[in-house]
Amino acid sequence: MSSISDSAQQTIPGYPYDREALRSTLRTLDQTPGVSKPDAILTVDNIERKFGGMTAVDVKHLEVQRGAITALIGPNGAGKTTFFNLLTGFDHPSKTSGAPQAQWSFEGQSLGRTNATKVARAGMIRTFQLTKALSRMTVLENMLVGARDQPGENLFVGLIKPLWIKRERENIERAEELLRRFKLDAKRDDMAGSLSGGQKKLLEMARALMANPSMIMLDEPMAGVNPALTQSLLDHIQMLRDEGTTVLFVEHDMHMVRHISDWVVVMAQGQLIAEGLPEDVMGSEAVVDAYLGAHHDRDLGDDDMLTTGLMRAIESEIADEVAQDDAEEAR
Ligand SMILES: Nc1ncnc2c1ncn2[C@@H]1O[C@H](COP(=O)(O)OP(=O)(O)OP(=O)(O)O)[C@@H](O)[C@H]1O
Repeated sequence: MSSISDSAQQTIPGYPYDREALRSTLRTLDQTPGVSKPDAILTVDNIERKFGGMTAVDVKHLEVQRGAITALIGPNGAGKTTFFNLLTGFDHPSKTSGAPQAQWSFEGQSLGRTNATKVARAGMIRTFQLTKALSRMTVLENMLVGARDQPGENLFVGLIKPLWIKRERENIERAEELLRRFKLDAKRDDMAGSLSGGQKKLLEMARALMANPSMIMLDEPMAGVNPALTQSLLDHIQMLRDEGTTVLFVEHDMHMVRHISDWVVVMAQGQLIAEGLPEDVMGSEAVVDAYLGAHHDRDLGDDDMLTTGLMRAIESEIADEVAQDDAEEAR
């Protein structure tokens, strides 16, 4: 692991709201997997998850910079979702005898072995690859499920009616404000099941914000979103960062990754193989190789989402295969 330069540790003017200041700080870091960050909100050590004999995740060290948008990319089956599940308490690391103990901390609070509810209470909220909007509840009811302070959760508040009513009113006001922001206010009383795929993604993001998270983790926010809503989602994610929320997201849409991320972390076969600035990491040979090694499993239907460099590499490999097939047929 490399150390950070002195300049990176100095106070950053306007931070975390000034993207350029944040980026110029990130530019001073060594672009090696596991590099220390000037102000890490999340620090992960020795997380390993095996399924039978297969190691799905084996991350030795990772730090996520506070206030930045960090993209976690990697080919299909790289372990990204499993890693999200582990960090957020929806899954637990495997115990391997003799291996160093898995630990991770968020805002300095240790989260190892913590359940999903406690992780969410600590301020780290996630969304899912397949949206988990509760379809037989209204849009507003979905939002209220996301509130961190449900009146019924606190015995004291739950017992005293005026407090209970006040808390509920505050939650509804916040939900309505977020629905307006995500342009879902007209759908407030509709069943969530009637929303389009993109609207459900927006609802899930809005619901995650009900808990006022310090970090939001988005699992493939662009999957299934039609182009009309793409820009809106991108704007929302950038707005969150500009307001000081740390964003960590998994995405296959490389245009999105390049467009909005401040930092990119690459996983392949469970391990971190690269991290750095988007423009540097996404053209790197190691990353292109990782995708090429796995692209046969990819749904090539979303090829237009890949970076040009990656596209060219994949196209050339496919062209080689076609040429070989043609040559064999001709023999
Ligand atoms: N519950 C499970 N049981 C067995 N194997 C699993 C389980 N969950 C994940 N895996 C395996 O672990 C590996 C990592 O899967 P994971 O879904 O985390 O990858 P990913 O990078 O998120 O992939 P994608 O981009 O396709 O969503 C894969 O080989 C997958 O088949």
